[in-house]
Amino acid sequence: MGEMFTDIAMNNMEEGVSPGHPSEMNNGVQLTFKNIVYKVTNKRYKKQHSLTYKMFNHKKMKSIVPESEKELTILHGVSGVIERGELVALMGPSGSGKSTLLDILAKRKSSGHITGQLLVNGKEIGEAYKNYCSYVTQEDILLPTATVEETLRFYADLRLSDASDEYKQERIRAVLEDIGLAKKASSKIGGMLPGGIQLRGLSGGEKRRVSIGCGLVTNPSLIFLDEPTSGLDSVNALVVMKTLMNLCTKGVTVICSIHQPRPEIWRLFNKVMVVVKGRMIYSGSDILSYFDSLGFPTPPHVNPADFCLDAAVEIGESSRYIEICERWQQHWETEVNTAALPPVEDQQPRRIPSWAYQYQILLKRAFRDFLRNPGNFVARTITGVIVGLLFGACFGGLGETQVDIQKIIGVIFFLISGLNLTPYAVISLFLSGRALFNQERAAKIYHPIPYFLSMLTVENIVVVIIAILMAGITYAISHLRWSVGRFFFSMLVFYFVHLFSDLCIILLTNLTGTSDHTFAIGAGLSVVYQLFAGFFVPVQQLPKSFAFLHYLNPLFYAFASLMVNEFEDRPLVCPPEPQPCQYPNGNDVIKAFGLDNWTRADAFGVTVMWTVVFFILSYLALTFLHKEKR
Ligand SMILES: Nc1ncnc2c1ncn2[C@@H]1O[C@H](COP(=O)(O)OP(=O)(O)OP(=O)(O)O)[C@@H](O)[C@H]1O
Repeated sequence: MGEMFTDIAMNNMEEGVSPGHPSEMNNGVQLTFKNIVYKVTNKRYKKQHSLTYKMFNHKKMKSIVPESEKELTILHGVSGVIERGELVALMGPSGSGKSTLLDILAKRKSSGHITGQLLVNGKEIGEAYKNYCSYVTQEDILLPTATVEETLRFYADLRLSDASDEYKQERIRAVLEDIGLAKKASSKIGGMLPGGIQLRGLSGGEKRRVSIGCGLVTNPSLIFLDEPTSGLDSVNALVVMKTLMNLCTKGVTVICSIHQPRPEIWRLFNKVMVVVKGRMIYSGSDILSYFDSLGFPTPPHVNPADFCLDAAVEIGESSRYIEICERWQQHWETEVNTAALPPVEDQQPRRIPSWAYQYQILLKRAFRDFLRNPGNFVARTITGVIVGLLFGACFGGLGETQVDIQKIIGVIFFLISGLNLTPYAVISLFLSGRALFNQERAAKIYHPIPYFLSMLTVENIVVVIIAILMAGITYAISHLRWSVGRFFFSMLVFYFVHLFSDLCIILLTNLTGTSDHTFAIGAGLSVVYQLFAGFFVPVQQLPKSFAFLHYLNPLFYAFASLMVNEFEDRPLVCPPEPQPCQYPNGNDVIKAFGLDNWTRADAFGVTVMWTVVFFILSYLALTFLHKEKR
């Protein structure tokens, strides 16, 4: 394996992959991990001791999960050392604990109980450890509308917030060369846009290299990659691995979990670590001889990686498993003596930029994305204008006669219903945004609050435009109550109706995580909201058993404030006598709908409160639900 390393490095240079800039070269570090134990709560045990279980399954309790299995041990004292500039493959059967170990080495595990030591050049360095490493996930969740350079710039702005603009530019240029994408710096990432449009962009292998590049912006010494070649064809997989190996030649240490690499990729690795059922059974550069010594000789004409994996599975299932693990442990403790490199200088953990700065960077990206994918906004705006015009055409030039009163109430109700339904168009937008957010949040590059606010700032602009266009056009053509103050008040209410409806859909999207469920629940909710808004059945006529429902209905308060705004103290025209006059004054209309206890300000105040409630709930759902699982 070792000799191949140099050959391929030379090949890379000949093929034009940049050897990098000496000024940017990383000194590299040695990583030692000792006796890593990872335990998690056994969910079955926890469930068994829950109150409901105790109540309903009391008799079965003892026989299921014993006290000794209160915790599950995922990693049982794993140790190893990775030298500066090594390309290391972390292998093992599925479920053996590779990803868990990788997460722990990258300090990304926030759940469970971890013990053991992580040493950089033989020294424990606490939180500053994160300055040295970066982690590349298996999926390439990138913003399709951004270019390669903008994607790297986003990471540079957030990760190197203290650095000068020139330094960031220089880093981006170096990274582009490292990942072999200097010529594609201005190409869009591409992929499926929310709503289903396919944007042409980079190939799968190039996207993987951009993901790697995002991790390289900080010039890390250690790079952890979770299955960097999964999902790639063999050519792209080799290009990605050569990119990584090229980094190793500069002293960067690369550790990746990998399943069954083809022989060309296998030969690139300097070291293989094999984990079986949470225990290390081998770590070194001559695994085939070691397995031979254990009684697993390599058959001829076989992919060595396939053979190693098969042998690892066999070892895991054999009665010699514990003996083999102990043999390796003893070998590690007694025979593996690596000299630590000179200790690294003390460093402060990287400074986290302020929320205001994060908001500014996120807002810039959100705006750019909005401008480059305007389809959703255009469709919603055109729909809003057409609906406004149609409303106007149906209810044009309303006056103050008894016949017009019903029409005015109809216009008010159907406008708030229309604005309540418009946000369904943004479900895919929120869902795709959240996938990106989850990925970036796991990398801890920003806090959820600036993200949520930047996302809502852009959405809010759309909300204002649609609400004003749709309601404004209808208001003017239908000729609702003609006074500047009342016009602006009603526009404000319509805006809030659209805003809380938007937030309600964001909440449902974040609660359910799927568009189907959001549609199903949202449609039901909208019907209930509209039914109990006070238009179809005035509040006082609702059956007592569920009359309270209108209090939980934000549309009711919007409807109430608009009705009071429209009719309070408004003289109405009665038909000539002896015909009866149902509503001689607007106050009679308000009373007939059971809204005489409300002032427009009070009802509007509750509408705003509902908006705040939806705002808080949707933020909490975004932050605490459907996180990235690891
Ligand atoms: N928080 C947790 N709670 C319960 N079990 C867990 C937890 N984390 C990991 N495990 C279990 O630990 C084992 C190792 O998981 P891990 O994902 O590290 O395996 P892996 O080797 O990466 O598998 P694969 O190759 O399939 O990705 C699995 O059986 C997994 O279910």
